[in-house]
Amino acid sequence: MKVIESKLQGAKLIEPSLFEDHRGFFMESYHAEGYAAIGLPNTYVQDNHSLSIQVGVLRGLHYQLNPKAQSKLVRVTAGSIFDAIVDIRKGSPTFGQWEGFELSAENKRQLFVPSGFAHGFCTVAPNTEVQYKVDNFFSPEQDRGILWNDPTIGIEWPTNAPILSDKDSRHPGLLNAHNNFVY
Ligand SMILES: Cc1cn([C@H]2C[C@H](O)[C@@H](COP(=O)(O)OP(=O)(O)O[C@H]3O[C@H](C)C(=O)[C@H](O)[C@H]3O)O2)c(=O)[nH]c1=O
Repeated sequence: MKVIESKLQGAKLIEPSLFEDHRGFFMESYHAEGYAAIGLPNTYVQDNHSLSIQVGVLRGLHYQLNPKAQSKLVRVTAGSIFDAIVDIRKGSPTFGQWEGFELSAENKRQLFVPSGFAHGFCTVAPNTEVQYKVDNFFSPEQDRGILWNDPTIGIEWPTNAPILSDKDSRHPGLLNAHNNFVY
């Protein structure tokens, strides 16, 4: 397993060990002890799985407020995404900064998103399936969002005209949501 640190403290990109042979491949997509050894939590309580049929589907930017803030371990099992995280930890030296990652069924890369980050992705292939573990249950009461194209963040998404849920088209900008953040 290879670990690549993000410029945003705490976020990590993981490349699991891949065992290929004439039949195909095998990999351990999660290992509680191995992931804990690189500083990732191993107290996940929920697995999520989404399918996005078209290219340009953008889900995000989402986060949950404390006490239901979620860390996420994200991977793609079909297709490909541009995944973006935004540091929204109050007082963080990189508050409001973002980083993007290509996660795909092909590269098998996994992204660890600590709590205190807003998270979203945009599909760059049709029929993309994203599967991710979270270490806190879904809580509609604490579910929040930041507008995907907030100019104060300036994420360089692969499209300027994404396919959004109604909810994702109406989130506030970072600075309007800012007083929510207590991580
Ligand atoms: C997140 C979630 C949603 N739901 C229900 C609520 C809605 O009726 C339906 C669709 O939810 P939503 O439109 O929020 O799904 P996404 O837009 O894929 O949301 C996710 O998108 C970005 C990428 C994230 O990082 C979050 O994990 C998550 O917010 O599933 C549940 O029942 N449990 C859940 O954990």
